[in-house]
Amino acid sequence: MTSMAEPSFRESVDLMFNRAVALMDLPPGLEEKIRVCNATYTVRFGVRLRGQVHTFTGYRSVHSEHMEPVKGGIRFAANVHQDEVEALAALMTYKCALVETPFGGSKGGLRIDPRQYEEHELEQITRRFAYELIKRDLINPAQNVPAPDMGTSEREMAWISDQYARMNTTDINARACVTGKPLNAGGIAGRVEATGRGVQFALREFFRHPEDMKKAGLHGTLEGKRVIVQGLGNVGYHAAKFLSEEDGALITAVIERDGAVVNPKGLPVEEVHNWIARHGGVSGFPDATHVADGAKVLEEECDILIPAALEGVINIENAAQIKAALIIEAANGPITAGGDQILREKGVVIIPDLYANAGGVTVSYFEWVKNLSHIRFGRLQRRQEEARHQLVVDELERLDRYLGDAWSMSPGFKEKYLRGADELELVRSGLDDTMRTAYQSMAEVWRARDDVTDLRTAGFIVAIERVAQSYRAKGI
Ligand SMILES: NC(=O)c1ccc[n+]([C@@H]2O[C@H](COP(=O)([O-])OP(=O)(O)OC[C@H]3O[C@@H](n4cnc5c(N)ncnc54)[C@H](O)[C@@H]3O)[C@@H](O)[C@H]2O)c1
Repeated sequence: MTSMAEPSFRESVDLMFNRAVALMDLPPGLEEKIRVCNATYTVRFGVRLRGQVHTFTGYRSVHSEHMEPVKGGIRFAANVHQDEVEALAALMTYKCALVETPFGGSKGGLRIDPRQYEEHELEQITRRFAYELIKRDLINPAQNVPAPDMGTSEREMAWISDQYARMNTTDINARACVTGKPLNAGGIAGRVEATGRGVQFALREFFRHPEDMKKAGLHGTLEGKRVIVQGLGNVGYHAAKFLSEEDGALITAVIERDGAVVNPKGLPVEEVHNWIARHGGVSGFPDATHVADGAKVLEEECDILIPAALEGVINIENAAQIKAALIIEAANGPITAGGDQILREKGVVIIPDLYANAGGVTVSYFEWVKNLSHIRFGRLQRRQEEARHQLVVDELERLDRYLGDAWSMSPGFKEKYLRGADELELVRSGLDDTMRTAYQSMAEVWRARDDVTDLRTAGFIVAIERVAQSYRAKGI
């Protein structure tokens, strides 16, 4: 997708990092320590399928262990490679720092096209990959906690969690070895949609600040804003659904693998999503114009562009033709460093990936804390009334100890917990608070400093400063 003249994804992330550190005052040694990826483990393993052994290649990369466990999704895609996994791991470090989840950065990938396999085959492959990573503590509740990413979902997380539990039968915290699990296997309400929900909360927060909107030439509210979404998968679908159903935005185009569907009056997101599930793509969807070359639709008129599929889709080849006023990077790395420069010069405002898609890791943090505390979230008051004995008090004290950080991230959280809110309400308000606070810390730098002209650089500055503080405190 990217031209030969462009840096790789990892080099792009490094260039963005360099832009930020050039405006900071870090000792050069520390700068280098933060930038580099600590380790990448490559594994090749065989699985007997359909009568013959198939060999698969997988990676787990640890970018920074300034805080442990390290955190980051596992991606299943046919073209996954080391450079990509390392770029994604680095982004996880900065993302966690920006939203103040106490994790280092990591990422995993398995080179596989999951659509080519039956469910039972995928289970075998996933369990075998997990076995390799668990053996080396690259999946472990205290050290390295994966989550879903492109091509994986709560189904794969349940297999990984079960695999870990089988290999660590005495680990009472086994369930905290992975997040994004189904609710009935130790998951938390609101995790599936968390990243898309976070994109919605990020946009709502942006639209609360007229001075920031002005920089993009936008005014008013989200109502009636024309939105183009690329990728109607987990992240893109939820973001598009919430923005259209709850904020009145118009989803004027959906770009998928097989082309795009366009309707200036707004597409019914739920129906497009169901159509893709039944037909494997958007082709044939009624009441819409079809465009065979989907990527071209990124260049259509709109107010907000949401790339939510792949990296590098906006690059030096097409950035000049982009007409959106605002781009929110729901995917990781959808804009190359070259594309970023062109867009900045054009005055397009970009809400960067390290902030925009942090909803997933934020709710993953709640899930991890829930698993470690061994306490059900929510509805305490009702049970308090029912139980009325010491156990409840003990539970609250225990939760206070475990949730100290989570509560401090979200001022409304403890108050809601105490009045008996359910788990979903707690998760949602915690996520909302987190997205608002992180936006403000990033936007303050953007507004206050003349030498910081974009939100990405501002976000990197905030994140790198926090990682640096952590290294300084550890005495490195
Ligand atoms: N799942 C999460 O919680 C999460 C969290 C943070 C960031 N992300 C990032 O969001 C992005 C999407 O992840 P996801 O979990 O939604 O993945 P997903 O696999 O659920 O969805 C990806 C979607 O993109 C579509 N797609 C693939 N190739 C395409 C192409 N060439 N053109 C248009 N559409 C294409 C797929 O058909 C699918 O609908 C990735 O960059 C991922 O790293 C995901």
